[in-house]
Amino acid sequence: MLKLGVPSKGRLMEKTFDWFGARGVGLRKSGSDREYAGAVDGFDGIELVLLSAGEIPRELAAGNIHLGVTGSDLVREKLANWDSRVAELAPMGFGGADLIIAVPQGWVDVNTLDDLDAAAAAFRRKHGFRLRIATKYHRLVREFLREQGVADYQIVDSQGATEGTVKNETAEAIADITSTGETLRANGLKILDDGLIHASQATLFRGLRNNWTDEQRAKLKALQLVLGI
Ligand SMILES: Nc1ncnc2c1ncn2[C@@H]1O[C@H](COP(=O)(O)OP(=O)(O)OP(=O)(O)O)[C@@H](O)[C@H]1O
Ligand SMILES: O=P(O)(O)OC[C@H]1O[C@H](OP(=O)(O)OP(=O)(O)O)[C@H](O)[C@@H]1O
Repeated sequence: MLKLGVPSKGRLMEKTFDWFGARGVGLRKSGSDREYAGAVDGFDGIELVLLSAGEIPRELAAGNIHLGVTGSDLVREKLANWDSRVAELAPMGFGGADLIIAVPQGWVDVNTLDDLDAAAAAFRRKHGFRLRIATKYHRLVREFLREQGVADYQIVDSQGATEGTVKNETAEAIADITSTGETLRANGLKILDDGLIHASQATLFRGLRNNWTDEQRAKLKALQLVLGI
């Protein structure tokens, strides 16, 4: 059996079912609405596993599932050296969202990462501590800011309602996912001109752990043929 991990709820789950269904592979929840059991119609040898989108990267890397659908942002955030542990088989064209850095609209002189760097140095001199960036994307934000030469900041963890941290004065800037931009606007924040960290979308991945049988490798080839990827 090839184990396929799919997000267990919401839009990502439904659109994943639609994407496979449009290619002749039927995925569905098999139990009651609240039960996380799945079934596959129209293709033998695949087992559907319903999981939290955030856990799918780790399960792929561990070899507990062979294939998985999740956001490209989550794979990069959850796995160090992600591309040595999983491989992208197909971008799926939904679940699009941008991971960005945003600052208060009132910071009229701060529009770029260079401006942020200067503001961060000034902030530290004035307040005696580093400018705080609230995010749940610790790895991606650290890597991005290191590459861009911004150093004088600290990350504060925020697992939800991240845009509210600035008004609540627990952070000066944020890094989060945005799609329509409504939440940023409603919280008086603006995206830095060069503040796009990653443009994410739902993606089908395979794990690269070397624990596959010949039969499983052949099964993946057959599936790729059916899906046209
Ligand atoms: N508007 C949006 N807001 C949040 N995430 C979005 C949005 N649009 C697309 N996504 C993507 O959806 C994925 C997150 O999905 P979800 O919140 O179900 O994951 P999760 O954190 O594992 O959830 P849970 O732990 O509650 O099961 C990410 O890849 C993210 O980029
Ligand atoms: O650009 P927009 O269309 O306004 O969407 C972006 C918002 O949606 C997400 O939050 P979600 O409601 O999924 O909950 P979360 O805060 O737990 O991530 C994300 O974290 C942003 O807050």
